[in-house]
Amino acid sequence: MAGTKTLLVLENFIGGKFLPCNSYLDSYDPSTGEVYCRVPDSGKEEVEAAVEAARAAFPGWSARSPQERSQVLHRLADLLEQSLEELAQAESKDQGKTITLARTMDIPRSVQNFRFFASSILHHTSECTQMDHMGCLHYTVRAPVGIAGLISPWNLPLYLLTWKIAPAIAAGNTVVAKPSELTSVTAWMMCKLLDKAGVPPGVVNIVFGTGPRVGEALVSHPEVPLISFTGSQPTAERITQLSAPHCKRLSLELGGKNPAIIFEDANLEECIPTTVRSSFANQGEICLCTSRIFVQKSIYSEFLKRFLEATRLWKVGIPSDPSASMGALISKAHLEKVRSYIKKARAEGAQILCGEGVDKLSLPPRNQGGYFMLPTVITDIKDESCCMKEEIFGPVTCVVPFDSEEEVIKRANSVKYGLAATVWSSNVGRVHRVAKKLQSGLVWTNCWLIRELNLPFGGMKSSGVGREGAKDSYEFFTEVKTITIKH
Ligand SMILES: NC(=O)C1=CN([C@@H]2O[C@H](COP(=O)(O)OP(=O)(O)OC[C@H]3O[C@@H](n4cnc5c(N)ncnc54)[C@H](O)[C@@H]3O)[C@@H](O)[C@H]2O)C=CC1
Ligand SMILES: N/C(=C\C=C\C(=O)O)C(=O)O
Repeated sequence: MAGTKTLLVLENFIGGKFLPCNSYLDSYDPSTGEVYCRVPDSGKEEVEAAVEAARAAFPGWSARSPQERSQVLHRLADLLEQSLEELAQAESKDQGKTITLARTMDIPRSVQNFRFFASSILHHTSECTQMDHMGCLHYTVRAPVGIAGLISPWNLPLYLLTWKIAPAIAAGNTVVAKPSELTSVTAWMMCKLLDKAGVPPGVVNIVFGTGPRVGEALVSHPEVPLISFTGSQPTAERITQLSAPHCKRLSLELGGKNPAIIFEDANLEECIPTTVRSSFANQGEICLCTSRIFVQKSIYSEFLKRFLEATRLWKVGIPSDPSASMGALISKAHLEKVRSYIKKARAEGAQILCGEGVDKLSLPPRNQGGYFMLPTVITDIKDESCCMKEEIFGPVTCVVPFDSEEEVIKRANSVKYGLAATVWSSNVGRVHRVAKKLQSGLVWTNCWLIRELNLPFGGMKSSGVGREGAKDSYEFFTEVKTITIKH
């Protein structure tokens, strides 16, 4: 193949060693559409080797004290931080996101994930109850479960992978992880730091490849008792089916169709820029992004005018452009899928007010084959439209009016997802009332994506099963036992 020699070639990381694979997949630079990297196309054999390495490492790692494991995680965080710029460049090239976002969000949060769990693992306590009339004392102990299977998506590659690896190993498990085949580079770069951080061989194993080959081999492996997955709902269904015969423990963090509810007393100075960001950050490729904006009728026209003005300033550019707000979408197939929703909306009679098919995107010649599109705003669309029901996972948002609080709650809840809502109002009573009634695992009021890693993160309904966070991840990655002492 032309140019093969210059391509970056990744290797699996198993038992503390980089190992080549028999076959490879092409990986594309989303900003040019060119192949720039080759990713191992691993299968059952590689998963078997990784599970074996994880099994061998488990007794030693799980026997270490939380303090010892915490120190290792802190060292890894420091090493990642020292490589921040290099990792940010790599994440941006591999995923298509802007270098600015990778530098200010993805890699700092990956560092924080290790620091956070290095600290939180030191602070868990167990439960104890007295039953004096029976002369009994009951208490719980927790132990790591064993080998954790971790499967992560392409939108926030290192950010979401480390959000799983950190709590799993902090609790004393060993892991076999499978990042998305579309964005494997930063996971591979992190493997180069593990030994220096003091992570023993076999504690973290990374097997690269596709979902149907590596993912399914991992999910079906009888020695992997728990799977933590972030990705799409259809894949979660498949994982649930495959793991059912083994009664595996599952954490499933899935998609959203997130509403923003904007009342007439909202502070539009803050609401508009935040809602542009919540709709289009990371090209709209975050499960928490807003894609249905409900605006109270009395301010609908004013909101729409100002929201459009602000959206037009959300610059699409090549990922290395520091002035760009948005880069390229992940793949050609994904770009086509996102565009197909806009076509459907148009065919249904909705209005496309800006973006795809309305405005012109200007790109340098080298990037003409990249997967770029403009942030797109749709109005005059029915709640029953697929654009208002399905996760598009791109820079597309719908704006619709509403009359009353009761009506908007019903409409916001009328989708199968329940992940993240935002509510904008200066009436404190109203924000509490509405937040409580929304079917949503997360509700941000007068803000978006302010994360408190201690508290439960995850969705209701088809947005997932389980929660992640300090206590939730600890409980997921440990097995609890109740002991009764008769005295
Ligand atoms: N967190 C989220 O909410 C995310 C949602 N999505 C949604 O999913 C759509 C499709 O994106 P995909 O990359 O195809 O998501 P996906 O769910 O297929 O991929 C996520 C991860 O699961 C793996 N995977 C795929 N099939 C698998 C299988 N049968 N068994 C085990 N692992 C498997 C993938 O290789 C990847 O590592 C997006 O358009 C978006 O709507 C995608 C990424 C993240
Ligand atoms: N799971 C996703 C985002 C999580 C963000 C966070 O933990 O802060 C996603 O986009 O898939």
